[in-house]
Amino acid sequence: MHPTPPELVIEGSARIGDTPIFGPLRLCMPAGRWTCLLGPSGVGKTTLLRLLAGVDDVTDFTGTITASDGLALPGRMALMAQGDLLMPWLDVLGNVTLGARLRGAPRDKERALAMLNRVGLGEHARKTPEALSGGQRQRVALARTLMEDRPIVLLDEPFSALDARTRAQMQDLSAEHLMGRTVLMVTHDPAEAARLGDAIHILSESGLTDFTPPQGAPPRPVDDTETLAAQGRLLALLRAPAMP
Ligand SMILES: Nc1ncnc2c1ncn2[C@@H]1O[C@H](COP(=O)(O)OP(=O)(O)OP(=O)(O)O)[C@@H](O)[C@H]1O
Repeated sequence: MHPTPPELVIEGSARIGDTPIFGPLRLCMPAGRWTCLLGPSGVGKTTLLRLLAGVDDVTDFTGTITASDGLALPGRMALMAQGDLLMPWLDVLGNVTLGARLRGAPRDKERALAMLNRVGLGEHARKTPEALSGGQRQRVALARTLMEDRPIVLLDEPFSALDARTRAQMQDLSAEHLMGRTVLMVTHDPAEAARLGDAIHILSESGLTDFTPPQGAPPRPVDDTETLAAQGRLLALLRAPAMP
């Protein structure tokens, strides 16, 4: 039984040296829900994700990151970074079980192989990452993240390298596996946000804008009328000129 995932709130501003990156802002990620963050390139989405994950040692962050249960965050999060960060000397199976290996825990080979089958890479378990395509590598990274089985999951453009069909399949798989977890996903794809978001926000130079997601539980059907309309409205917002 998993402990109930907490609500997460990040509140504050970030700069690198003299350059402001984002904020002041307040982003709330509801407990057990999927939050999507969109916005133009370079606006600070990855920085925000990395700050939450506690892996950013470049950015000066002034503010607070809090979990509603008051417990510390380290050890409760999985981060799928923008690059796949696969270890070139490990095979696919070794990469998917890397978390267990780093923790000195026994690796669950059977579960890892089942996960690889779910991401369509069962045949590739013994290959090294260099023998895979970009989309296959991204699915290995996804499998590794899902294997971690954490209550809080941070995803940075997790499906960006996938073809449309595989992307929809991996969205469905991730929604199934991460149901009830507190998820923050950075994406450039309005369709993806409209399908998966319980909450949707746009980060721009002028701050955070909330966007009302379509009704219905994610993952919403790709051809759902309301979801398609939300996708269109999101794209229009993303194309609007930045506020001065
Ligand atoms: N190590 C670094 N040193 C200096 N500046 C950095 C560093 N990493 C990121 N930046 C700057 O911080 C800003 C925010 O970067 P970040 O990667 O968070 O943007 P993003 O919104 O995720 O962009 P994208 O959508 O292109 O991934 C950018 O202007 C970037 O140039």
